[in-house]
Amino acid sequence: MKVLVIGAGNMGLTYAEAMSKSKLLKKRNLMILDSSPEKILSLKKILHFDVFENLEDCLPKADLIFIAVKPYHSEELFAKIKALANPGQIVISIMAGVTIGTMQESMGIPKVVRAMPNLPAQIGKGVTSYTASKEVSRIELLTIENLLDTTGKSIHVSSEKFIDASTGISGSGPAYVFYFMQSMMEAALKMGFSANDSKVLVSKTFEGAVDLFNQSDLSPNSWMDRVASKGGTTRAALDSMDDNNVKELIKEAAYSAFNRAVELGEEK
Ligand SMILES: NC(=O)C1=CN([C@@H]2O[C@H](COP(=O)(O)OP(=O)(O)OC[C@H]3O[C@@H](n4cnc5c(N)ncnc54)[C@H](O)[C@@H]3O)[C@@H](O)[C@H]2O)C=CC1
Ligand SMILES: O=C(O)[C@@H]1CCC=N1
Repeated sequence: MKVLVIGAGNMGLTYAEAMSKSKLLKKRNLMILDSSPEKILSLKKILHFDVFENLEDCLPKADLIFIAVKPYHSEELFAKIKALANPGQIVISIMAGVTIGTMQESMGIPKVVRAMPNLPAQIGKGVTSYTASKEVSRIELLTIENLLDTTGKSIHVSSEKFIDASTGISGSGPAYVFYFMQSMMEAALKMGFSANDSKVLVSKTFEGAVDLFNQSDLSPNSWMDRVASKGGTTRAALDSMDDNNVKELIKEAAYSAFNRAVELGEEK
């Protein structure tokens, strides 16, 4: 099986690196294409990839076409792919919003998988939701799931609605966590800690809390109760967050990302 990754940015390069180590791909069966000359130059230094500058040199050879360009670059790319593609090829797209129907129509390829990964894929700790058009067989889907699993955990969802929804939760989610971290680091700095101490205090707090959560069946609410003593410091902080409606605002933010994903699909 030959895989072509189109777009060697944050996510495309992450997937290319991870998939190239999969047992499903024999040596030198990973092709990679980018439109940026600087990117091509740096890719050529990575010896285990076959790097391409032109679609016509690589697309016809691919069994699986992995698309990782920004949604606003997709339309132009699809038109070029359509001129070279054959209907037996399979497309996997990780682009936010861009729908399976749009991709089938714009590339003339019926077999399309839509996936939504997240940035921790870079360290093998990503979570990817995915769904496929009915033309993709169960065996093909199993192969694709294996490839997606090279960057962490994947979950199959029943419809594209859940791809847009997981964009609002897990796809964009790491940025919400970084937002929280940044806020706490700014508070620590304001309290007088050095930049390094602020970083250690905050990152260890996040790491420890997530590890605790993962090692039990307790809900976040139950864990909050274990930290907060009646009339104590944590309660003061949690009350302040409740008074300021922080929980509702976070939910609203997740919905904004979800709605934006839907909107991106409608813009096509
Ligand atoms: N960054 C993230 O955390 C996540 C991103 N995504 C999705 O992944 C996709 C890629 O995002 P990033 O990797 O962050 O973007 P990026 O900007 O880092 O990478 C995109 C790459 O595509 C290349 N490119 C643009 N047009 C091209 C074309 N016609 N042919 C070949 N290469 C082309 C660019 O030169 C660039 O290297 C987006 O559609 C985004 O919605 C999904 C989940 C998480
Ligand atoms: O912000 C974006 O549009 C992409 C999709 C999920 C994470 N980054």
